[in-house]
Amino acid sequence: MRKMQKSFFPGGATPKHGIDTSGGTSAGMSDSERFSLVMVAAGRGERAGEPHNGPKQYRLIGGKPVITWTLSRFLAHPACGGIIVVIHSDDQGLFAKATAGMVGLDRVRSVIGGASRQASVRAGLKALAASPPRHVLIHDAVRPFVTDTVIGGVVKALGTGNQAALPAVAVADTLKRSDSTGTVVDTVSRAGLFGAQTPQGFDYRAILTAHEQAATDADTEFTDDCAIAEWAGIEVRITLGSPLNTKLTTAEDITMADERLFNTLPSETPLPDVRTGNGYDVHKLVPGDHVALCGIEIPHDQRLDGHSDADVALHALTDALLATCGAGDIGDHFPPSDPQWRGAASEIFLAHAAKIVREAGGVIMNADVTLIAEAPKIGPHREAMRENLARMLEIAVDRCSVKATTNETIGFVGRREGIAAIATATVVYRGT
Ligand SMILES: Nc1ccn([C@@H]2O[C@H](COP(=O)(O)OP(=O)(O)OP(=O)(O)O)[C@@H](O)[C@H]2O)c(=O)n1
Ligand SMILES: C[C@](O)(CO)[C@H](O)COP(=O)(O)O
Repeated sequence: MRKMQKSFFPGGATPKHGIDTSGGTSAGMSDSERFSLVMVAAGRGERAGEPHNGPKQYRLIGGKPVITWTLSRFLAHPACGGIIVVIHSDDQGLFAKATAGMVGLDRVRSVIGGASRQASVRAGLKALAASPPRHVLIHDAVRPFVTDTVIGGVVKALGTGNQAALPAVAVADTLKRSDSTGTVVDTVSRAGLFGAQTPQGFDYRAILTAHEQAATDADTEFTDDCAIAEWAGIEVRITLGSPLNTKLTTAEDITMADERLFNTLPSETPLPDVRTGNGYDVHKLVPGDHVALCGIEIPHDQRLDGHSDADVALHALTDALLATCGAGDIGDHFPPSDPQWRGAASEIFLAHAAKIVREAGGVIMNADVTLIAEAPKIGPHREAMRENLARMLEIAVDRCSVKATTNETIGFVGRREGIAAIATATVVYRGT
């Protein structure tokens, strides 16, 4: 069937200043601004190709089906009442999956569409007939980026007495006409030309009647509902469309939509589960002959006193790792009161924490330790310490960092009464 291509302004008469550019807001919305919605989602998406990927309205963008994004926009709109989603009879499972768990589903009903967009819209409009709304908006499920301002502009135009409202964007590109070989034959004036968007808004009874008449009397297939209103002699008011409100028509549109949503990271988008834990420990210095730090025994005239071998670095790092999966702290797993840990090598604790992390699905990305000590000097042992951490954690050395600082002779560390350590662990968790 021939598709009708009609200017929205016969005679090219409507100037730029004839558009209602005020948009709309939900504040102070009156009853006349409330609307029901018909969302058409029964197409097969032939121009998007790749049939094995399924209809485009169920393709994932930003981690969710296109239709889920679109529906959310209207469910969240304060003036939106009942919603009819027109779906294909083959897509009932896809629709149920795409909408599972959405808030406000009690306001949503699905009906089966037809072979053309026009037939699908008609099915949606008829589904509202038992309880007819005053105003209806008709929207493509494949326009997921519709904004509140665009919806508000349409709603406002209806609320101020217009029978039909069309969000549209003035054509910005120079327009060419070509012959069948792809050779340009003409440059077409773009004056008064607009790209039509959805949601298009109508007086419900007027558009239902127009659709029913068009189905029986018109010899054309209309590509949008305002064209049917024009055909029926209903005046259409242009409101402010948005370049953001794109229709996903081709495979490239879907790819670009996915990138757009990924960049904005909506709350529902699955994000890499990166977790950071920190740990702190301090032990007293008492007379002795060496200290154990990061598992390295450094000759010294003092030793660290306390739990196990009192390796503050490994204790702090053990706590940091446990923190990334909420697994408590070192004392929960190795109570200081338990005699079996007296004098134990702290490597046991770190290895145990790393095992807990891995069993929870974690991949250790980085371990960073800062030692705070006046003496002994850490610098000469730093590389050995890093290698020790890498071995214990079974990760690359460049993912292990050891730093040291003095406490500038102040406080208990400055008076050489103890050594402190702080540690940070970064872990990425899979499948959570
Ligand atoms: N028989 C149809 C055809 C289209 N639509 C819906 O109308 C909107 C706009 O149509 P379009 O982008 O043309 O979608 P498709 O018809 O799916 O695409 P194509 O023309 O490439 O097959 C889409 O939400 C689509 O699902 C519909 O409900 N029923
Ligand atoms: C209704 C519409 O989105 C307005 O731009 C569009 O006409 C429908 O899509 P189609 O690609 O023209 O079928």
